[in-house]
Amino acid sequence: MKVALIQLAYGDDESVADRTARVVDLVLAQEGHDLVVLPELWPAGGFDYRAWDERAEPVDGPVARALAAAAREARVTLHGGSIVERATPTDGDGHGLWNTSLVFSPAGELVATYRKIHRFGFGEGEPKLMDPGADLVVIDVPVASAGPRASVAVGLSTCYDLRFPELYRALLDRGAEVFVIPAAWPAKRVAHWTLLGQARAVEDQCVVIQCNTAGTHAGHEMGGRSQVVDAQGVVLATAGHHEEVLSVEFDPAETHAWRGAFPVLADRRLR
Ligand SMILES: NC(=O)CCC(=O)C(=O)O
Repeated sequence: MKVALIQLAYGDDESVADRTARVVDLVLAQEGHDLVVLPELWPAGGFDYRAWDERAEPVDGPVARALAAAAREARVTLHGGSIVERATPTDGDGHGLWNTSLVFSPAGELVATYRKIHRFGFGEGEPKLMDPGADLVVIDVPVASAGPRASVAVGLSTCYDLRFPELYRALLDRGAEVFVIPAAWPAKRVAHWTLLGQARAVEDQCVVIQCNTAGTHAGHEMGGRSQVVDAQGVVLATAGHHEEVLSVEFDPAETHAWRGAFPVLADRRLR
């Protein structure tokens, strides 16, 4: 499976339209990959709380349409990172905004959405302004290099979710072999990002794909250090601190071989 992680850098002075056009060009350049991943909240700004309401859009809004077209043209599955989704609340805290990931098929169809379950901010930011997601999402992503019918089961989560191991166990129990984690994770805690990604890979015997943000926006320096970790906890590739595209290939069959050779998950006693 060939994956590309677009570790986007942005500041405060780029319009959403300009940033979207730049992202589309970066996605188009990744043709030949099975899966392309963008960071959390790149259109609205991961920590740009004051802009979120104005930049919120529905899951078929202008950013989503641009990403759908890019996925179709590049013929890739595109995890478009997340947007601030505006919808009519039917549950939650009634804000009507969610931190929502969007996944598009190589045909440009929106095949999955995931609303971030654990909101970051300790009473500010996400918990103050957004509703929490409630649904676990695992999707099948086609792997062209492994034959026309081959696919892997990918569990979705977002940034701060990484601190909650029970979420990943639940995704594992729904069949996940790979976890994809877009983020806007700050530089000052980037060591946690690196360590927790490796921990999730080792404890759940899954491949972990972590795509972070770079640059500084709204006074927050982002950590970069996107990484891909295999099911044994081996770091296959790590990005630096600046904008960068990480291209990584791994064999999903190795995850199953490892689970068979070291069947620790079969010894679980608390469920
Ligand atoms: N956007 C986020 O979820 C940030 C999470 C974070 O900074 C942390 O967990 O530390």
